[in-house]
Amino acid sequence: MTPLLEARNLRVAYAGHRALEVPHLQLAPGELVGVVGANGAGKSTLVNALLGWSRGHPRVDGQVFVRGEDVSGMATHARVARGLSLVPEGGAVFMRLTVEENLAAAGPLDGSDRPAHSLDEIYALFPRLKERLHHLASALSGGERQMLAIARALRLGPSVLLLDEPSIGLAPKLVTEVLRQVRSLVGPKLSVLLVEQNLRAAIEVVDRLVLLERGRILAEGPVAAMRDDPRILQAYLGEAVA
Ligand SMILES: Nc1ncnc2c1ncn2[C@@H]1O[C@H](COP(=O)(O)OP(=O)(O)OP(=O)(O)O)[C@@H](O)[C@H]1O
Repeated sequence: MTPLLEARNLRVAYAGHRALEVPHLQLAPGELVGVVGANGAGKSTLVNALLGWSRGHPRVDGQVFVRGEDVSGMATHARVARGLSLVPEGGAVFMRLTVEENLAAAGPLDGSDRPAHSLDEIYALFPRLKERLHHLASALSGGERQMLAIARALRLGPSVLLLDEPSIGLAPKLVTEVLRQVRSLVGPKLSVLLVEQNLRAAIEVVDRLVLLERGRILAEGPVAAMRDDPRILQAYLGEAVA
């Protein structure tokens, strides 16, 4: 089966400093893959490179394919039109707009043939957003704001959702809730690459784990096999395992 998303020999360097070197990574239809690793491991660099987007001006080499099509030379908007959608770290919502306005401002790009989630589907997925339609995004809780950011990304009609640390800054109960909701989104039409520093929470929802350390894949595999992998615990000692 053709992977939905595939990276080959993906390398990213900031000012000559290698931040990422991934020989191969792929995401199958209906899969939820967790990318875990400590601060600075290269998780954001990875998802940003997949989307062709960056903070700063890194040098990016290698190839990215979406459903078998080489998108490496394409701009971010062209990759979005082909089915990639990113919720960056910290979410991406307009704080001074209401929930309703935030959702209305998000939709498929011109020229995209991707069917977006309808507003009714969004409200069914996130009933809390429906209850808060007329609230400003700035007045939402951290968890609700993250749901709004995810909902906005779904309005672009993605087949692959890239989520960069959706649990950051959330209370433990909300982390579980948001990640469960992420799990419930995954199906034949939507795969998710979930960047997560919270290893414990990620293990509960993902199918497969990729452990990054200093820009390289240290270990990867089905979550059942990775759960007790000593390399995982070692990489996290003193960090997110607590
Ligand atoms: N815009 C940039 N300019 C220069 N170096 C950068 C830039 N962005 C990231 N880096 C460096 O690249 C490496 C990987 O950073 P990245 O943000 O991808 O890690 P991360 O795993 O997402 O970390 P965190 O969990 O803290 O967000 C780090 O050494 C970081 O300092």
